[in-house]
Amino acid sequence: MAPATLEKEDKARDAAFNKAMHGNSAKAKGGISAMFSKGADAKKAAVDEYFKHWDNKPAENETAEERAARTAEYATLTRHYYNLATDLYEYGWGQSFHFCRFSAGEPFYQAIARHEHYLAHSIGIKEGMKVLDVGCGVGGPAREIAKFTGCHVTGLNNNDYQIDRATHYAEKEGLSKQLAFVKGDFMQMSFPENTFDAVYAIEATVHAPTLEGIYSQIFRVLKPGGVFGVYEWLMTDEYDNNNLHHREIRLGIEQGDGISNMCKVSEALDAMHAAGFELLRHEDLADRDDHSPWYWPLSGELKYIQTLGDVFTIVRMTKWGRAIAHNLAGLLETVGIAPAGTKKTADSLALAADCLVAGGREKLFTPMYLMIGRKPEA
Ligand SMILES: CC(C)=CCC[C@@H](C)[C@H]1CC[C@H]2C3=C(CC[C@]12C)[C@@]1(C)CC[C@H](O)C[C@@H]1CC3
Repeated sequence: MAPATLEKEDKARDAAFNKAMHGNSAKAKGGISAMFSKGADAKKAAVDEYFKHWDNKPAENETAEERAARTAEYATLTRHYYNLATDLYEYGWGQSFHFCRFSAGEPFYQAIARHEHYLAHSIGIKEGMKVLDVGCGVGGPAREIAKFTGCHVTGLNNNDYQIDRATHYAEKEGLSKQLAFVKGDFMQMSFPENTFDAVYAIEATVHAPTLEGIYSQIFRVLKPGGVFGVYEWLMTDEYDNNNLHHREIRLGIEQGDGISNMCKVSEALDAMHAAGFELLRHEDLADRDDHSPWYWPLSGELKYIQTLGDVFTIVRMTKWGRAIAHNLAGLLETVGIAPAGTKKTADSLALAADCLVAGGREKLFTPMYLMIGRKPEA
C-alpha cells in the first residue's frame, strides 16, 4: 500500500477544542459524572465530524474513495472518536481500554491486568527501563506496567482529554515520577531516534492509516536491540472482502471503534518486516483454548456469568439492558440533561459490540494478535 499522507498537527487547535468540549470534566470521578458536563456545541461538532465518515455509507456499496477519505483524516477521526467514547468506556470498562483472555472464575479486572503483565513480561520490561506506550488511553495499562515492573512509562496519545485523565489518575495514585503523558500523533513522533529501551502498544495502532507507517515510527524511536510488543486488532486471513457479511462486520467494527483502515494478519506481519523488525514471535492469542472467549463481556449471554460482578456486565448488554440504557440516554438528551449525540454514540458502540462479538465468534477478527519484534543491533 502507498504510504499515507500525514495530517497536519495543530496542538493549539486541539487544546482549544478540548477545553470547549470537556471543560474541567477530566477531573471528574468517573465516566458518568464526566459525561454530563460537556460543552454542547463542541460535542455536536465532534459528532458531526466523526459520523460524516459513516452515516449513509453501507457496506454493500463501500467505495475505495470512502476508505481513502477516512484514512486521510485518520488523526481527526480517532481524536473525535475518543472525545465521544472515552467517558462511556470508563463507565462500562474501567481505565484499561482493551480486551483480554479469561481463565475459569477469573474476575474481570484481574484478567485485564494479567493481559498487561503478560505483554510486559513477553518483551522483557525491567526496573529502570525507559518504555513507550503507544496510544496510552487514560493510562490504565501504563500505571499497571509501571507498578508491576518498576520501569518508567511515557504514554503517547493524540487526544488531550485522555492525556488529562491519564495525568490526573497518575497524580492521584502517586505515580507521577514513573509516568509521563505526551500529546501527539503517533505517525509523526517527536521523540529523537533510539530513545526507548522497549515499546508496547495495546490495541491502539489499529487507528493508524498504515501499519507499516506506525511500526516504522516505533522502530525509529526504539534503541538498537530494544524490543517492541503489540496486541494488534486485525481481520484474520479467513476474512474475505468480497463477502458482504464479512465486510459488514469489518465496517461495523471500524465505525464503532474509530478505525479508518483495519488490515489482515498477513499485512501486519509484512508491515513488521518492512519496518525493519526481526520478528521474534507472532500468535493469535484468541486461538488459545481459554475458559471463556475474549468477547464474553459484550455478548449479553447469561451462560458466561461466573461471578456476582459479571451479572451487571452481561445484563447491560442484553436486548433489554440496552433498550433501557439507550432510551434513557435519548430521554436525558431530550430534556437537556445529557448533551446531544450521547444516544448516537451509545448506538454506535452497541454496533461495535455486535460486530466484535460476531467477528470473534466467526474467527474473522482478533483484538489480540501478539507480535514481538526486535530492532537489530547493527
Ligand atoms: C477501539 C479500540 C481499538 C480498543 C478499545 C477496546 C474496548 C475497550 C472497547 C471496544 C468496544 C467498547 C464498548 C464498551 C466499552 C469499551 C469497549 C469494550 C461498552 C461496554 C461501554 C458501555 C456501553 O454501554 C456499551 C459499550 C459497548 C462497546
